[in-house]
Amino acid sequence: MALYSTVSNSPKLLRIAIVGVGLVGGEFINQLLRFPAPSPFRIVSLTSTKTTLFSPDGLHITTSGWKSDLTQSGLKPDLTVLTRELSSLVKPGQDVVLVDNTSSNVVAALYPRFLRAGIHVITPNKKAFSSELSLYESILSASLESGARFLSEATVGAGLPIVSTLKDLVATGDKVTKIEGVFSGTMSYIFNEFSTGKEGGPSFSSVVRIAREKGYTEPHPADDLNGADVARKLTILSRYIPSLRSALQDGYQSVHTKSLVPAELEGAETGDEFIRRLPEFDAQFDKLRADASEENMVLRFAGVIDVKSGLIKADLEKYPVTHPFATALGGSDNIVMFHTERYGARPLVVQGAGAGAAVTAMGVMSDLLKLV
Ligand SMILES: NC(=O)C1=CN([C@@H]2O[C@H](COP(=O)(O)OP(=O)(O)OC[C@H]3O[C@@H](n4cnc5c(N)ncnc54)[C@H](OP(=O)(O)O)[C@@H]3O)[C@@H](O)[C@H]2O)C=CC1
Ligand SMILES: N[C@@H](CC=O)C(=O)O
Ligand code: NA
Repeated sequence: MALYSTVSNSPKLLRIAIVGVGLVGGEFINQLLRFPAPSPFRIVSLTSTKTTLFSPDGLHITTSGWKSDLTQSGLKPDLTVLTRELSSLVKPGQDVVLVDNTSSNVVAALYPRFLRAGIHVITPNKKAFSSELSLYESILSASLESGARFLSEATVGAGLPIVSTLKDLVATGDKVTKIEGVFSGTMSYIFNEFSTGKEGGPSFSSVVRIAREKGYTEPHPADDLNGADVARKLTILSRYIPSLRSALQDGYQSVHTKSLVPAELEGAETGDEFIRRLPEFDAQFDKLRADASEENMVLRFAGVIDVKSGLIKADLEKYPVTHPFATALGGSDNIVMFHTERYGARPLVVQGAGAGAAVTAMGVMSDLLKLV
């Protein structure tokens, strides 16, 4: 309540254009529409791949009606037109924010243009900061040039304060020596359910299907199972560490990454096809599980950034059944351990749900609140 009243007293008005209205975007819109009055937020635009809505003074939408309003709109999406329209709304005391809830490279490539026009960008989309260094650098310089902010807490660990924690450690002069953890909600859920250290258990394909149904996976679940999602998160984090900032010129593709996608499924075009065919490969995952449990170990997909050696890797590892990755994690939990000079032998640890619409939208919302 105290937080809301602080916000309510703010005279600042924020106009918000939302691109991407799927699982995360839809939940974000609903959280925004439920924000207590008087709200400083005006949703001026909604955009999907098919249609768009725009009104400079704010759309008159409701939680139960926005979806059909958008579907029935006769306006086709055009991000160039949107940039122009939004630029004209940037005025002193009246900020404009583009919230990108897609996983699109095309939208991510437009961030420098939005930022240069003075439009803040908030996103859970990992593409921009985990791709080639040139895009990352042009986002930073566009933001510096105009003063518009780029905020992306939800790109790592959804709503968990992982990006902000790392930024604070670095900005206050601590030296990060290593970051390690379980960075994927999907991989966490899959292996928490699949590999418990006991013999047998559910099939690999069935737990992957459930992870998708729970909204943890990327739009295409292969982007989780091939390790790319974790590699992207490690790239994003490493770019906040001064000595590693320029290490990954080509982005996440330079991270040593173990893929769990069977070679035969690499060409699966849709998530549905991927899920349908995955049971054909259950036996090979059963064998990995059996080998681990024979040694009293569990399987966990972990990531590490070793600052000193420069090693950045995402891999399927075996851990003793007594290890925190085996005992402390449940559901889609992420756990991230920051080893730093100040924290010494006992790392700073952040843990909790790292995927799912509600917690991801909350991460986006928390970035929005940083602007008011
Ligand atoms: N799910 C989770 O737990 C987490 C997700 N994220 C990130 O959140 C983002 C959204 O994920 P999620 O909601 O699950 O994805 P969805 O597939 O459910 O939604 C994506 C939305 O983006 C729209 N879209 C895609 N490309 C474009 C484009 N070029 N122009 C306009 N709209 C576009 C789609 O339009 P249409 O409706 O027409 O298909 C859809 O509305 C992703 O970047 C993901 O990595 C981050 C942390 C956690
Ligand atoms: N697919 C991702 C979603 C959050 O980034 C995950 O499983 O962690
Ligand atoms: Na986060």
